[in-house]
Amino acid sequence: MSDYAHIAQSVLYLQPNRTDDNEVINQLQDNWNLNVVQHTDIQEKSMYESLPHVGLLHLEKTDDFHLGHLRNFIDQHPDTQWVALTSEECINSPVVRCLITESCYDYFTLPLHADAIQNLAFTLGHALGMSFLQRRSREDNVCDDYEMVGTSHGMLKLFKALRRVALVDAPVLITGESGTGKELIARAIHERSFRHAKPFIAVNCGALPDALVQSELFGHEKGAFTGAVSQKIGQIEAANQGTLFLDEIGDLPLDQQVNLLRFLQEQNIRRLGATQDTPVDIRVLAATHVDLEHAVKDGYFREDLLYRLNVLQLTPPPLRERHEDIELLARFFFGRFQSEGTKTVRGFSQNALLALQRHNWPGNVRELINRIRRAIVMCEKRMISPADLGLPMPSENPSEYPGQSLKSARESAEKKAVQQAIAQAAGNITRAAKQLQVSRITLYRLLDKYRLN
Ligand SMILES: Nc1ncnc2c1ncn2[C@@H]1O[C@H](COP(=O)(O)OP(=O)(O)OP(=O)(O)O)[C@@H](O)[C@H]1O
Repeated sequence: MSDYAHIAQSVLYLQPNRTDDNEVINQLQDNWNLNVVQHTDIQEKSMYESLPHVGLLHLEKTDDFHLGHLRNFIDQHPDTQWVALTSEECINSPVVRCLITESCYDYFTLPLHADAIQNLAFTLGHALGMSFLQRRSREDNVCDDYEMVGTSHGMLKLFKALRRVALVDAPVLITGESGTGKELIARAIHERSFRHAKPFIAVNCGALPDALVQSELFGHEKGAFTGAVSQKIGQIEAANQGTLFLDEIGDLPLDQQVNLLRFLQEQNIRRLGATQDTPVDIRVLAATHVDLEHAVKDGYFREDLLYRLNVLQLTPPPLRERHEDIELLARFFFGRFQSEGTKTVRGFSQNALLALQRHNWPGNVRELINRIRRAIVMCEKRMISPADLGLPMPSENPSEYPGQSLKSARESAEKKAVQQAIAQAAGNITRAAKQLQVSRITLYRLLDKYRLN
């Protein structure tokens, strides 16, 4: 029996309002396990734990605010295939159209007659098959060496975009602060692309000695210059059929930017001293921590090269903007490096976890890794302390957020206030909103922003 046969034919049916006499429900119930819930029920935490392979999304009389919630919910469950039910009137809304075209497998226009419901049943079957294939291919593509950790909204968005850009062959510009994972992203794109069995060549443009940049990148023929005793293949040619990752692209000297542009336009290179071009077939990914548009304005970077490289863009957020990832990453790297310390080290003290949250992380994930490796070695007790991490003991006063930007400190305080109000109101949104003196809609937005729903 195939794996497919083991999958329960379950469908989550998301409706604006619960309707008992729904014709669709009656007819589908024979062959499908229907779990009917209201749009507002997606606020329930349990909804995020496991979802069936297929969802039916009823999009009538849904305002943009709830559509935004639905969109977030759907984006967070990329393995579920959705079929939308909508009306002629709703389809006039750009938000509905965007939700359907970007996040749904198919859609049906209401009202549905008996034949259409039959077609809907077939479509759900196809969506189930597609979801199954998608999960399988994701498992095939998982590569532990390039595992990226993160459950924050920013990282989930990034993972989704990464999966999309991996499937095409266009250049990607990865921008972001140092240590945020730009090279890891480039490797993950390559591993998930059709070029994954071919070379991945990473070149740090900032580390190439000026005099050798051209021969390093493009190679040279024997006798091309004094000391060129044999022919040498350059880094670009070495990436043929695979992926070339140009790290710190902003540091490439202007004269070499022209050569790079020519290679990008023509997919040809000419080794130093050669009389003929060599055709190559390479996907180019580039990364920078400097603002290239500024560099263009200041005359350090060619505008035409920027356009060539910046077809798709990915930007990993800095660690201080994704507090919920800090503990997750800390535990992940603790597991990875635990064997470097004594056997007695078991984990992090509460103060250490608090100190990790309070720190501003100018060096991002790289700094976190260094601090954890150091702590594992330095720790003399069972639990890692703030001092082992090289961080100050967190202050008793929760209103102090040393080292954080004002924006980040404000957000931490806002999140805490929302958490406290929700806890005091025992989850009652109306009461919590009243206590915070904001509208229910604002409170829903805050719950969404801090992923407290
Ligand atoms: N989300 C993540 N999950 C797991 N490891 C991560 C993550 N992000 C970064 N890392 C790790 O952090 C370290 C720094 O990442 P990386 O070298 O990719 O950053 P970078 O942005 O390219 O830095 P730089 O701009 O300084 O070159 C690497 O060891 C990488 O594996």
